[in-house]
Amino acid sequence: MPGVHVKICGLRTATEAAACAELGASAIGLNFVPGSVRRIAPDLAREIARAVRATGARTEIVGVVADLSLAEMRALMTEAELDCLQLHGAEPPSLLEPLLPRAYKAVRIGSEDDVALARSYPGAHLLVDAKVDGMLGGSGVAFDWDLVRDLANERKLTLAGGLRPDNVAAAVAALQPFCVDVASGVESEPGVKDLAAVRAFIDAARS
Ligand SMILES: O=C(O)c1ccccc1NCC(=O)[C@H](O)[C@H](O)COP(=O)(O)O
Repeated sequence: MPGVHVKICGLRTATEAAACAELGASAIGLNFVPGSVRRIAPDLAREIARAVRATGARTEIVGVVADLSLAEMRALMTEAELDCLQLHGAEPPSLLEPLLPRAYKAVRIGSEDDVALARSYPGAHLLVDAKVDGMLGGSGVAFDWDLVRDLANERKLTLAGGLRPDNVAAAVAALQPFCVDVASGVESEPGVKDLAAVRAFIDAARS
């Protein structure tokens, strides 16, 4: 796959997810976080995962979770046939360790202290997102990318938070991250992906 990896997050139908895979998404995110408009049940996630794999695309199926136990995370991976997990809650580094390399931590960044927190997590891969009060993710808000400039050289970094078709090229140019991630920035309404916007996002990220 040429250029930066692209993760499209918060898919809720097999049709949309398969289309994202065919458009060249490196990964899709399936959301299991209570309260999220993008949350789906494990049986629907499994149906989506199978539809994506049936396209023949090498698109990774990522489960987005928050504050589950190790046993719950392992059971979810099996039940929903996920490739890996994105931990979006207040999980300590010790909870991530036994899941490596099939999991990575998402850290919400608002200050240098948050960058230090991100560095405390094991594994090659990290996701950095905006820190917005009362929201674990999917905020549509960008943060100060300068805060993670060094981190982008230290880890396989997925940059998230407020990315859209019209700013993702600037983000890639600024940080050269391993991956860029989007949820709300390619939606026609909360939880519904706009496939033209998905295409524009992927094209802009790799332009
Ligand atoms: O998207 C959500 O609704 C969400 C809710 C709770 C935890 C995580 C969530 N999303 C995780 C993602 O990977 C999103 O793509 C990421 O937060 C960026 O979202 P956006 O700023 O809307 O592009």
